[in-house]
Amino acid sequence: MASSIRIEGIDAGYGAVRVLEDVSLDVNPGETVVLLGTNGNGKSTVIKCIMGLLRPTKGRISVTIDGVTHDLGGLSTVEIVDLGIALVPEGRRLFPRLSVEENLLLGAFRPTARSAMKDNLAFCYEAFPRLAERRRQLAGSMSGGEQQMLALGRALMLAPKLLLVDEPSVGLAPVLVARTIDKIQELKERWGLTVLMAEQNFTQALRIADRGYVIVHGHIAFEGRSAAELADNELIRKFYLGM
Ligand SMILES: Nc1ncnc2c1ncn2[C@@H]1O[C@H](COP(=O)(O)OP(=O)(O)OP(=O)(O)O)[C@@H](O)[C@H]1O
Repeated sequence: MASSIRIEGIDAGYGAVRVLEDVSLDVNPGETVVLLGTNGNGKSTVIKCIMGLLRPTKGRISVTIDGVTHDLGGLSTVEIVDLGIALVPEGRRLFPRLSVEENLLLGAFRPTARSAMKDNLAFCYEAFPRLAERRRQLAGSMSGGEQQMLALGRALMLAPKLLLVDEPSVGLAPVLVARTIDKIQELKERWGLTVLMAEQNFTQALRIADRGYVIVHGHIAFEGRSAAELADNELIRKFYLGM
């Protein structure tokens, strides 16, 4: 059974600085939803709120996993991970001095994931043959594109139901951005995931999006019921797609 996320009217910020104001967003079962916005508009802050790394001061976040709804308010990040939610963080956050395989195994840090570690490792190597070839190489010595694949693989080691991906395009050459985005969609289909991806590369993100939201100064400025609706919006075409 597929899983979903519901964010209802959250405010959040850092100390006295309010970043998000009245943000509502849904990710329905099996969808790839993109949260689009340029730097500093609050994409990562939304992701941090879902993961319990930052507490909203108002509103509610809930997830439905395999038909059971959980309110995330008050849950720790580890409890949220245990529900079946994995994050591929911005900047990848790998352990550069550990090998590819060690990074993957560290992904399975929760007891539930540990029991399926062998199967999930085999899945990662099958999905990313390059990681299999380089399993003993130090993560920090891999190319940016390979590191992004490793970060994705590490998240999959948790066998998640919901995958959050924060700006996978950062620091990658355009051809690698396209490859990474395609890979996210391929993994989603093969693993039966629901995906929320924050991105500033509108063109690439809209290629795989079922739907999307544009965040501007911490507000949801546009919501598109399809990728085409977002791509057809005149303001989005002008300001973000350069058309
Ligand atoms: N730890 C923090 N303390 C104070 N302000 C922060 C902190 N993290 C982010 N901010 C501020 O919150 C705002 C939103 O940042 P956020 O990282 O959510 O944006 P973003 O859309 O994900 O962009 P980016 O691509 O730069 O990560 C920015 O003005 C940023 O300076």
